[in-house]
Amino acid sequence: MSSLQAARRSMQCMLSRSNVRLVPVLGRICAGQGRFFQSASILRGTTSLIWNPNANAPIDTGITSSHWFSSKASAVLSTDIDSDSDDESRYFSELKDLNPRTLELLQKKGIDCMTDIQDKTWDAVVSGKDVLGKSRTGSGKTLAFLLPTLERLLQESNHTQCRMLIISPTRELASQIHKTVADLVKAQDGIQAQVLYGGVSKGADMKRFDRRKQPTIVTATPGRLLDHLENSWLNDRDQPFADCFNDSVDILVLDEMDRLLDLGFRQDIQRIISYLPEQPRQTLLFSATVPPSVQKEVQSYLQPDHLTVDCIQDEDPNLQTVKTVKQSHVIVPRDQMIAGVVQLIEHILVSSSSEKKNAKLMVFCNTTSQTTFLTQLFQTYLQNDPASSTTTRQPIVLELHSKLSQNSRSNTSERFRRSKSAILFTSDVSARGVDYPDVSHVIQVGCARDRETYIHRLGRTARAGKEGEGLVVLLPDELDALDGLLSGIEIPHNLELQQDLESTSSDNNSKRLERALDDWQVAEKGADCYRGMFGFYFQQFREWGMRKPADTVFDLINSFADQARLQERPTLSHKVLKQYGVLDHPSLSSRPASSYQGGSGFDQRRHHRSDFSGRGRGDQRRGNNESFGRKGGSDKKRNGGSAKGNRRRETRW
Ligand SMILES: Nc1ncnc2c1ncn2[C@@H]1O[C@H](COP(=O)(O)OP(=O)(O)OP(=O)(O)O)[C@@H](O)[C@H]1O
Repeated sequence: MSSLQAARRSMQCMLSRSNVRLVPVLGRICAGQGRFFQSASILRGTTSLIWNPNANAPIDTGITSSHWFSSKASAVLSTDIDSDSDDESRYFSELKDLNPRTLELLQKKGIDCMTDIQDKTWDAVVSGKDVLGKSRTGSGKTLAFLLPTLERLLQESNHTQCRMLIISPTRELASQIHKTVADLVKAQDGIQAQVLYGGVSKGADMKRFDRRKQPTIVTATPGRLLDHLENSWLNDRDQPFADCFNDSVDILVLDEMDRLLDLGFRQDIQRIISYLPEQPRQTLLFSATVPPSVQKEVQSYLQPDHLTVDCIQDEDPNLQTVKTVKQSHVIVPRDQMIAGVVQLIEHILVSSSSEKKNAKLMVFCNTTSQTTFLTQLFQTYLQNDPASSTTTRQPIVLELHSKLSQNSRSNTSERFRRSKSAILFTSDVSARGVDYPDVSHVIQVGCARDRETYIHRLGRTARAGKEGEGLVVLLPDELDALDGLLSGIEIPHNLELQQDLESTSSDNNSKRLERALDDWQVAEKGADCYRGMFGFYFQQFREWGMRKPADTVFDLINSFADQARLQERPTLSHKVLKQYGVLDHPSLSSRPASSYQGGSGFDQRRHHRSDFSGRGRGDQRRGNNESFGRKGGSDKKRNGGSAKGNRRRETRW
């Protein structure tokens, strides 16, 4: 297809959308420039289906050596490409290696033009080279590694053995990648795909593996795959499962590679690789973030002549996040931490409704118990809404974290995907990779545990060129962490919103909230949340360098207990108290939970900052949040003493 035809087709696509400003675009086409999708500034900020490849690319251009690798070998042998906003991304129809069936499928989905990362990695991947690809969240990395590898597989005839292994850190992401693979291979004869992740029957996994015929492409989470590699046998039980992999896999993809190569998963990945054939094997590593803690590690997985494609160029930290997302933070005083979150969510629902927009919210929490508590609370709060039975249509409220059954996780994920208007309270199982359409807001309750987590959570909105909003709700105690961990990323204080919230708090809402908090189920979850907060904040404050975290942590959780209207302060286990060296802390003897004094809303007069001795120590942070608080573990373990102690498996989130 000529580029003129392609331009015409894309123009038809654009014409069908009313919010695209057409005149300058048509001007460029008429002026003979063909690829009008280059008009980044014209499309930016619209919700066009047409991909705008350079929406976030910096103005300066050119091929420079990658700044995130310093190894001499890589400087000499590997090729580094930084994003070049003056280059024009190709249309898929221009690729001579792309088979017509795949092209047709892409066109049916309205995917015509390659994104920057897809274009820059295509030639290398299709020719079998190792690639390290870095591009912003929502910029199409999945197709960047799937489409060219599928072409490689199609060019060869061996499809009855496992040839390609894709590893993802979470079940939701593995399932999503698998669905895309399944969609792509449906149009091809002979290629089969299978997904392996925990929480489902291992026997069912095995049904698709047979000595004579195995799936060509397997997507898996590390835990379940390793379990099978080490323990499972093929159905006739005369051959270990590992045999399906150890002489046939010649393409390995690590999606969200920085997560897979950090201390939590690294050993599992190394063990999985020990079951794969010796090189030559093509290795593809993709992510939106590559923190310094894994930069060195990354090199050891790649051939010396690998290609590095960096579409972010993040010397400027502000360029790490997507431009079409509006980021800001609000501050809730300690004694308003519950009311503040509820009020913020309600405010978004009301404003979206008055603007006749759908509100599809993802609310990230730092512990699973906080996720459950807020879900239960918000559901009960909405039920108490006098308007709910009459006029307003309430959004569905959903909960997603690792302590739910797999069935429930999958159903929730699917319901949220399909909903136009919904609130998903979630832990970091949803932080990476998942591609829910049209998420309007990402709310982060508390400071994310590290910079990467912040970026990936935020990346659940404003995907594929769309717009979105990211809000961080912070306690005054967390403000220093914002300055340190997230330094350089512009997350301004949203004064307008803060004032709106303060002015709209009402007695009516306070009463409603009190009634919701008095519900016994909410109270039960509140007690769990109290315990979870203890471990989480203790660990976080220590890692952020707070000098005496105990007093602050007790003040915080006791204030939470009061606000949650808990009859008694929940007991904390002797073991946990001992672990943090606070068995004799005076707060433990002054027990009674004072009754909640009411109040809904924000009051900035009560803000105060805590005493931190250091900042921005995110790179040193290891270990888990709530599970650490509950199960114990030493600093030594968290900081690299024991691989077992360091393991932050997907199932712990
Ligand atoms: N060339 C394209 N044109 C239009 N849409 C595309 C294109 N490539 C991918 N998409 C769509 O963009 C969305 C985001 O893609 P994808 O999930 O692969 O992003 P990602 O870069 O992996 O994000 P993350 O870093 O969050 O994992 C998906 O809905 C996908 O279908």
